[in-house]
Amino acid sequence: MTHEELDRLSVEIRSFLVDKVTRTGGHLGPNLGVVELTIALHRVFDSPADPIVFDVGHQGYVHKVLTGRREAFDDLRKQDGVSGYPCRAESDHDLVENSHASTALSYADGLAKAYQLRGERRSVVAVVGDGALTGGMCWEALNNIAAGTDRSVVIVVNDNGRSYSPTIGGLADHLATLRLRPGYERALEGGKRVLQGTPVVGKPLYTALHAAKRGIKDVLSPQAMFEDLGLKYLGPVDGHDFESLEGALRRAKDFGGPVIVHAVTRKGNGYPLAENDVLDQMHQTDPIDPVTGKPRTSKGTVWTSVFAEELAAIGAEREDVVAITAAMLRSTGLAPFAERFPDRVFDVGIAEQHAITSAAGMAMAGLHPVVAIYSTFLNRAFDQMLMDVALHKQPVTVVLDRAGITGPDGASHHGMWDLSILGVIPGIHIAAPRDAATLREELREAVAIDDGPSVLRFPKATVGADIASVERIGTVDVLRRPAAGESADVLLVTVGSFAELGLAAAERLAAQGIGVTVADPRWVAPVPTELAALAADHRLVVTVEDSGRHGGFGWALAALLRDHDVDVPLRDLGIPNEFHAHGTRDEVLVRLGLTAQDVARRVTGWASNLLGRDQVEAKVSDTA
Ligand SMILES: Cc1ncc(C[n+]2csc(CCOP(=O)(O)OP(=O)(O)O)c2C)c(N)n1
Ligand SMILES: CC(=O)[C@@H](O)[C@H](O)COP(=O)(O)O
Ligand SMILES: [Mg+2]
Repeated sequence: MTHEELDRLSVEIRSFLVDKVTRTGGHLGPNLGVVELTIALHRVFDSPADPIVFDVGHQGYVHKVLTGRREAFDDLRKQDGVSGYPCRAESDHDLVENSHASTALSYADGLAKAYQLRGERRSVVAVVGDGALTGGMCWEALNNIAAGTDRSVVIVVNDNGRSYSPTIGGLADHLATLRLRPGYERALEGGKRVLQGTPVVGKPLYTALHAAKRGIKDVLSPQAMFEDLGLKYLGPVDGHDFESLEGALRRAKDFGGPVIVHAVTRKGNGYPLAENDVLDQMHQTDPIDPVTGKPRTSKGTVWTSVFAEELAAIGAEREDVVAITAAMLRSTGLAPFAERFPDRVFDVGIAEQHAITSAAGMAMAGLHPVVAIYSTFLNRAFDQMLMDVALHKQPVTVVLDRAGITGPDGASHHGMWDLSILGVIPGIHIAAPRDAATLREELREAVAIDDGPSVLRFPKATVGADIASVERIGTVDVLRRPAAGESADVLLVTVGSFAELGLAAAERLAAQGIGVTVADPRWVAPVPTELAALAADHRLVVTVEDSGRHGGFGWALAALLRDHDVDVPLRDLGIPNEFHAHGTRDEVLVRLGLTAQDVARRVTGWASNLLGRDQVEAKVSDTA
């Protein structure tokens, strides 16, 4: 293709992305920034023989368009539609589905080692953003990749200077230095052309070339960091110019060893509403009007904003309270706190492990850090929670947004693991607020805990109306007692926002003559012992949680009942421990039977079996 044809193709893809993604929602900004880069990659390398691994994968839409999935974009991120991330089931061109950042270079190192061992001469390409590069795994991988001097690993740094907001830290500053001295490659090429035009040949030419290169490098492009690591560095190149891009990528491919191509791109490129979006250059957008940018649907109050407001209020009362984000300040609700207390908020980059352990350090020095993070991203900081915070009994509060089923971001984003993994930590306190009022209350209780880690979890959802309790027993709120004349048949224990679902199910059951008590533990770890006595007053206990069943709250309550010799059968409802494909949150919950109707149906089944046949051997948890 001529460069004119390539330019026309990139214009066509850009307008396609704007048209489709403003209808479906998705990562419009990141993908507008990699149109030329992705086209050039597919022109220079032979995917899938030369695998292209995208870090996070949210910038993989152009790759999908170029690999036969253009027609699928009307259903982008919709249930049974094309995923918003690479998806192995969709194409051989897709390898990595995990949307957790900073993994691409490790995959690349592994792929390259395997190809070398099998004698396969293939280039492995990893596209990693400047934000993802702030993640520790990248540096573990670079250390290994640099050792493989004869393995063709092409690391394309997609440097747009931003994660959501401008990327922070020394590395980001270094990349900016490189970015701000463009033209190193052009000057080098120019120097070569001049020298090659002279009668100088052989060793003198090589010596002159080397001197020119040294001089240009020292003046234009101090990229010692990468070269000191043993990595050839090419760049910075204009990530929107096909000639520069393809030239650098071809050199990288021919180099035959580990090489970094530093591509400077612009998030949202070519679409002013994204380019000029000061918050995050339309990193991710809900469905919007493509001309005005106005959202096509309106949202109610989300859990995040309740947290944001209450933390800022706490910050005004307690100057020891500080906030930490892993490159997601706004998404996790820390913006109001940051506006009021700019010196007490820390963005550590996409570095959740560092966030947790540095929080432990802050706590050791007398602060009370609040780490705001999505549930799914805390997975990678488990050891830091266990050994750096809990072992030392440090007062760190972790606020887990996006806990439970999240929806369109699919399997690697559902926050379904936190109760199972954190529940094993000695001394941990975990709260699951049921509404805005209890979020405020439990957040204050959490920052008052000074003998170990405290955790709060809430979903990616609008928050419902406050739900009053009829009685508080210890930390447990009883939300409903059986009505007059109803027997205390079932104790339904709901976790967090599922209180609303539990109350609706209880009314359905009452209509069938089954008496239900609904209780909200508020703090789900350690499991409140008051639940043992409450359970003993009923003939069946049912738990329902927006969390993985394996090792979830239901399992923990069953253990408590056993420890207290409460021999009442318990059934636990939650998210099956599988990887759940994308859809809206509600669609996925329906798929999983986590609705009031389904819960009522399940409880009716158990109740009629158990209550109708008292002598039936009670089973601890339904294996269904
Ligand atoms: C471990 C982890 N933490 C946080 C996120 C959320 N997240 C998704 S994309 C993104 C920013 C990525 O920035 P960069 O790598 O520069 O890519 P760009 O969006 O600029 O193309 C973040 C923080 C994530 N995917 N993984
Ligand atoms: C890739 C990325 O940015 C994810 O972290 C995800 O898109 C977050 O989406 P929400 O903030 O809408 O949950
Ligand atoms: Mg970036």
